[in-house]
Amino acid sequence: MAPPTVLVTGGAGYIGSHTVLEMLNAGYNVICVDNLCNAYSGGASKLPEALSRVQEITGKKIHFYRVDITDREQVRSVFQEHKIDMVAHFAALKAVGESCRIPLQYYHNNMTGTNVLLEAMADNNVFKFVYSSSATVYGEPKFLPVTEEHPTGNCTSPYGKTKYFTEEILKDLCKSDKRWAVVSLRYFNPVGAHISGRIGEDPNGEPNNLMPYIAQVAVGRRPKLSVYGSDFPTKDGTGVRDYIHIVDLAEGHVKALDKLRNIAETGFFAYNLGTGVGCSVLELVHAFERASGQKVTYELVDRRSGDVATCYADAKLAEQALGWKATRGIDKMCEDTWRWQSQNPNGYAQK
Ligand SMILES: NC(=O)c1ccc[n+]([C@@H]2O[C@H](COP(=O)([O-])OP(=O)(O)OC[C@H]3O[C@@H](n4cnc5c(N)ncnc54)[C@H](O)[C@@H]3O)[C@@H](O)[C@H]2O)c1
Ligand SMILES: CC(=O)N[C@H]1[C@@H](OP(=O)(O)OP(=O)(O)OC[C@H]2O[C@@H](n3ccc(=O)[nH]c3=O)[C@H](O)[C@@H]2O)O[C@H](CO)[C@H](O)[C@@H]1O
Repeated sequence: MAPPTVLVTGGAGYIGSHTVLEMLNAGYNVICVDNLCNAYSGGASKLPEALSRVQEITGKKIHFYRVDITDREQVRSVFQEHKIDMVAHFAALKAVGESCRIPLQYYHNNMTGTNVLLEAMADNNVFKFVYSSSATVYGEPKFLPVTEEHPTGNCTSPYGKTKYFTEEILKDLCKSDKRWAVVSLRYFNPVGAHISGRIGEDPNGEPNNLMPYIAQVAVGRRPKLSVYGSDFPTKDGTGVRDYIHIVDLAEGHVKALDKLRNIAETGFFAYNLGTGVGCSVLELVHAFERASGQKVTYELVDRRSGDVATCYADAKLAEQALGWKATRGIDKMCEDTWRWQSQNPNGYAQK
């Protein structure tokens, strides 16, 4: 039987590129679309730089189209060109602070983009869908660890709401038509890089998230890290999160695709992708110093608005239903981030 073909949206991004690599290694054919609004184009090569490196690592071919998923005609033309079996949907705008400043762009890109994609799927009889959701759908945790039964929807930012609203749309869609099989993966805090050091996280401008900030301080691109809050009710007063290695996360997607491919069951399924282990900001800083041999200068400052003290996953359901479990710990996350950051101090742009 021919291997299934998966359309990957946002495949040139951080999580998309790592997942494409694992999908190729698992034998899937991959068609990527991305509008490159948050990915490095790679100049002369027709492929975005991250995907060109994925091809180099795997020795396998990726079909790439520069497509904006809000553009109905562009999306339809990809379905006309290829016989698609499943879709993994990563494309989204994802900066929490920016989404509060330009909410309409976030709603258009993330919600309209998803609707256009789902309509094109239905028109082409494709009903298997893996969605990039987030722990942000849970809002402030009412209990820990956070299970999939935790209420969703109490999101504080337009970005978070696009993830929650999209899950609601997907649930309605599955109720309306029993052919749909949807897996929504709720990521906790993805960090790290592929072991090759060739692909990794390359944020535009000043990083919003902790791990890329630490890495840029360690490599000398930024003078110091601001630690947001040291008076939380946690082990050392700093925020506690569930960091998950990007390759574990990518493997979780392959397991989700395997499930959709092999099981006739349809409907909406949500799974947490996390480790179940909470790590504080200062623990991560010290682990990074050990892994890199570099000093990470930091300053304790006020809390960042909207931040919760502690959030970590109960990831048992993904283990039971998908046969997936995160295996890489904090030291490995730091070691792999450092290899990527030190070998590519300016990310994909070789300045
Ligand atoms: N990184 C995280 O910490 C995190 C956590 C939870 C959920 N997520 C979700 O995972 C997904 C991937 O995140 P990421 O960290 O890889 O982000 P990313 O920005 O690196 O990747 C997203 C990709 O989508 C592309 N894109 C955006 N809008 C598009 C559009 N309209 N048409 C085509 N391409 C478009 C961007 O150019 C980019 O390459 C997103 O849906 C994000 O919301 C990320
Ligand atoms: C409110 C918010 O933005 N939430 C997003 C952020 O979650 P998080 O806020 O969980 O991730 P993060 O990496 O921005 O922060 C992790 C921890 O580090 C702390 N910290 C972060 C940066 C920094 O420069 N200094 C510092 O101390 C922060 O207070 C928190 O305790 O990222 C996630 C992806 O990984 C999701 O996209 C969340 O929606």
